[in-house]
Amino acid sequence: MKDIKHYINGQYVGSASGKLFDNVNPANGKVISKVHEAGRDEVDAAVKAAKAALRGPWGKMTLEERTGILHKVADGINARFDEFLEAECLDTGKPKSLASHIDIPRGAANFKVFADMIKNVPTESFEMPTPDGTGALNYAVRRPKGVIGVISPWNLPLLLMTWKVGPALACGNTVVVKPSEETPTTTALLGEVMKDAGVPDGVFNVVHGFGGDSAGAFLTEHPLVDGFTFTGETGTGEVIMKAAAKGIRDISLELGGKNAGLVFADCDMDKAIEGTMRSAFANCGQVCLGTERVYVERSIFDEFVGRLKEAAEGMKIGPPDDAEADMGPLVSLKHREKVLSYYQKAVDDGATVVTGGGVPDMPAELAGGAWVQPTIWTGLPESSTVITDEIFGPCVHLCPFDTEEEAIELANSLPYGLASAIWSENITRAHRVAGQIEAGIIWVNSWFLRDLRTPFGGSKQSGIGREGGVHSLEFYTEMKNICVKL
Ligand SMILES: NC(=O)C1=CN([C@@H]2O[C@H](COP(=O)(O)OP(=O)(O)OC[C@H]3O[C@@H](n4cnc5c(N)ncnc54)[C@H](O)[C@@H]3O)[C@@H](O)[C@H]2O)C=CC1
Ligand SMILES: O=C(O)/C=C/C=C(\O)C(=O)O
Repeated sequence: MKDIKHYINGQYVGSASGKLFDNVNPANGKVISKVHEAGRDEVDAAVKAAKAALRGPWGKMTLEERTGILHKVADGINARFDEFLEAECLDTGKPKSLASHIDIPRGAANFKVFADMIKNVPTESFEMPTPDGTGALNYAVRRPKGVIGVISPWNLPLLLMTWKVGPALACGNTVVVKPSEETPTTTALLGEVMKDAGVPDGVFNVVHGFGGDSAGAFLTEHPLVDGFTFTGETGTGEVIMKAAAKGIRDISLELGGKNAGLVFADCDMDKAIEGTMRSAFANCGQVCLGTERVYVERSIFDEFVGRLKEAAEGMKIGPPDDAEADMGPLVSLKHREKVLSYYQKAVDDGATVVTGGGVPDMPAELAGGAWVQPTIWTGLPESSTVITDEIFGPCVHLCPFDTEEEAIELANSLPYGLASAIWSENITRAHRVAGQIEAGIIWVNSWFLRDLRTPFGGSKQSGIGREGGVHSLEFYTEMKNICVKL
């Protein structure tokens, strides 16, 4: 059976401890590969290699050379598209039809977009008078932050890891990546692409393992890491923030959400149903931007519930290779336990189960997989933990509202503030409501429509900082002002 090794200083290496853990295919419960678990020594070697590489050829390259290499990385992902696709779908169970349109193309785009952006972004300059009349010129330059610790999740493994690694490298940093223990394969494969593209040894490093008391914690505790970027649960973000405080290291955190969809009676119902289907069920509901609570204006509530139910019941659940499959399994049986516990809580709290609520019947060869039914509820009180907690499964609660003010209040009622989707053909209303929703990302009559130049991140407990476009460059560089007396 294949074993997945760390990628340190341009070489694939195993753990000195010999400790391995199972990488499981969530579509059938079978072990796909064995993964080396990094101890403190492997993490230390990776961080030191990354530190040294800052002073090596990488640190001396021209911008043209560096960004040229990143274009080759993107081309390398595209050249091995099918391999990345196969690996991502085996690790996550997601439909190939989804990963081939979103995950893998974005993996390549994340390198190209930021390579081009760093070449075109201006910095400031200010002329100033001086008492002797000769004046002075201030100008700012960007310099890499140093070694960036990248801790990435399992829901969009290649997409979210490269969303951080792409701009970090474009800005001249070096990285140590700790991919999720659930989905190590595409990050491991990226090492080969980096090597072939001419990325110098030590610039891109990967250590595998778990979070607390394992590779994740060893990385955040390492004093030579200059900054951390993390996507995942809010509680984990707090732990990483505490670790980063030691040594005053910078952080960028994209954390949990419990995003509201708002559907007004003046919406285009077809568009609202299609969009809500995606925002509730895409990637088996494992998208931080998803809408697990949707508020619908009372006059169209019954119609909306009926149409969403019909659409959800029309979805085909199946494995990655099934070209007809709309939805795969959850990432693991452990995660299914969490999701099913909320399915039970919903019933205990008095929900009407409109559809789903359990585990689907699957053929014998898939019976060991983490399958779960797409689920719609109505009738829960807003205090239920089903409404207040991020479940991260294919489920949505629908609740009626009567006024615009009430809808806004409901949307803003939780301590999260990542995203929201507003459905209304009255563009004046849509602007008015969008301006009042406490979230970092608002979609009007769409969902997950991504322009990589835009600020991306959450407010309240959904994160700190923004990535995307120039905001990524802000995080991954230090600005230095040079004042020249003329
Ligand atoms: N994109 C998102 O917003 C994601 C949200 N989640 C949420 O988190 C819940 C739990 O899923 P998990 O995989 O357990 O998320 P998590 O936040 O614990 O894991 C994400 C990453 O952080 C690492 N990690 C965990 N603890 C760490 C620590 N103490 N120090 C350093 N790194 C650490 C993990 O190994 C993984 O690479 C999900 O049910 C979902 O609600 C999970 C994954 C992605
Ligand atoms: O498009 C992106 O950059 C990110 C999308 C999704 C997430 O960040 C997530 O689910 O965590």
